[in-house]
Amino acid sequence: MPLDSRLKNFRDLSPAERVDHIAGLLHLNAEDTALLTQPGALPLDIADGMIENVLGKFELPYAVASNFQVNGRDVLVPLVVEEPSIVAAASYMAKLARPGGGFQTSSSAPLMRAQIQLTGVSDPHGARHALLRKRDDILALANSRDALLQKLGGGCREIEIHTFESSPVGPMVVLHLIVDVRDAMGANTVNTMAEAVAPLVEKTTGGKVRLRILSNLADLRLARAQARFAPEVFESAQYRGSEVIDGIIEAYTFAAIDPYRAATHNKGIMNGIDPLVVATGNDWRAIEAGAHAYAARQGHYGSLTTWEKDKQGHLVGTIEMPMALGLVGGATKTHPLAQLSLRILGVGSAQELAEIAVAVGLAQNLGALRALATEGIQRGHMALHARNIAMLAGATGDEIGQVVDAMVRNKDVRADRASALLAELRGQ
Ligand SMILES: CC(C)(COP(=O)([O-])OP(=O)([O-])OC[C@H]1O[C@@H](n2cnc3c(N)ncnc32)[C@H](O)[C@@H]1OP(=O)([O-])[O-])[C@@H](O)C(=O)NCCC(=O)NCCSC(=O)C[C@@](C)(O)CC(=O)[O-]
Ligand SMILES: NC(=O)C1=CN([C@@H]2O[C@H](COP(=O)(O)OP(=O)(O)OC[C@H]3O[C@@H](n4cnc5c(N)ncnc54)[C@H](OP(=O)(O)O)[C@@H]3O)[C@@H](O)[C@H]2O)C=CC1
Repeated sequence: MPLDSRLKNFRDLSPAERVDHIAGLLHLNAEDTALLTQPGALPLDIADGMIENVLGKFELPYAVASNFQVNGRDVLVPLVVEEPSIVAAASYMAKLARPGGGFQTSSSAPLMRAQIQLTGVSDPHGARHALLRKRDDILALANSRDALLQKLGGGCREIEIHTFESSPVGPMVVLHLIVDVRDAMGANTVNTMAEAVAPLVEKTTGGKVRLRILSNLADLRLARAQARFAPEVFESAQYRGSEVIDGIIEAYTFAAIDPYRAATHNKGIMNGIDPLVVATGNDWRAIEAGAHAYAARQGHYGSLTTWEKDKQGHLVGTIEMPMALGLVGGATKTHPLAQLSLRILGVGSAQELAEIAVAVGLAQNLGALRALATEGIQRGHMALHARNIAMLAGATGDEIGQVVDAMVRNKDVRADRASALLAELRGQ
């Protein structure tokens, strides 16, 4: 039976009960569930092999967002993050997207760029033409470094030459290798190719190659998502649906014209994307760098999403951004939980993963905009953050719920209030 990602009353279960429920839905085995329920999912010897000077491990909460439907397929989205209300907001907006068919997505081929910086050339245009004449040799040399990738249908596809006639260190020519990296994030793959072709680039131009490294502005590796919302889904006792839609479009417009707002707006998008990137063992710094560079590509830092109204007055949201995610390579295969995340997602390609990631980003953006354009962010966010505050004040077990309820009821979610309530509860 196909998965139904609407997890009814899931929030009311204990973590162990949630794992049982998901295991039943996705046919996870005991080894899989042990990764979530037992300590030590990442053995220390594996951690020690991943980075340098390891002392231990740092754990974060691992959750799933519910209700997601992507291209007609229900999917549970693993999210690893420290901030409250993100999982709730994503699940909520995915729920509101369902009547409109959920999220429709697409993506470009997984093309990455590697840059080879060439200095010491007095005739950058001449060097450009010389390199273009050598295109086939450069591609062949790059591809000779990764037979497996070629067998998988990937490989170096094209070169691009960017010329900078003047710079503080003289003219500069930058050769880009455009590489189809298939299901890898591709940094190591393209870096190896860039280093391999550097001597040929020097020989062809008489210049000096300096840097040979990928660009995180992965503007040829784009993932896109779209969703449509009828006004009724936003209707409530306090707000008319059409009013909410207008508020969301005004909020988006603010981000589109003002970089101070755009930074926060895009942070809200990354609230959804980064936790999925972490859950799948991918490089979140690379995704962040690509996102913000892409948001500034037109010389003005703007929004990664758009929100508009169609002829029927429905809200239409879109997102398009670089998404260099891998199913293989990096830590995706070393971290056992990263592999479990891929099984939960049921994705078969890096492109499919990238498309789900941007769908979550779009949902997360809407969650924030809907709250900001209506009641403000604090009620929903602080109600969920109240648990952290109560625990910080020392509440344990049943005390946590009691302190949270009292703070939320009085709209007063503060550490000193939590301490006072806890003291009252304990009769101190
Ligand atoms: C937080 C909500 C969802 C509450 O919203 P609510 O109306 O109180 O929620 P509800 O109790 O009516 O539940 C509605 C649905 O939300 C989900 N939900 C609700 N609660 C839970 C929970 N405990 N556990 C799991 N799921 C939950 C769940 O899907 C539920 O459906 P149901 O399961 O009932 O059919 C809402 O207020 C909201 O979406 N707020 C926005 C929160 C947000 O954006 N947080 C990000 C952090 S703020 C930030 O960093 C970014 C920002 C804001 O600056 C970006 C920007 O400025 O653009
Ligand atoms: N600026 C940045 O963002 C930088 C990031 N990094 C890091 O690089 C790592 C990612 O690099 P990446 O190249 O993805 O990792 P890896 O080199 O670990 O893995 C990629 C390799 O996996 C093999 N492979 C097996 N199956 C497939 C498949 N289906 N599709 C594609 N390749 C496959 C390929 O060939 P083969 O087996 O022949 O190798 C490929 O070269 C991350 O850890 C990242 O943090 C590194 C430098 C800079």
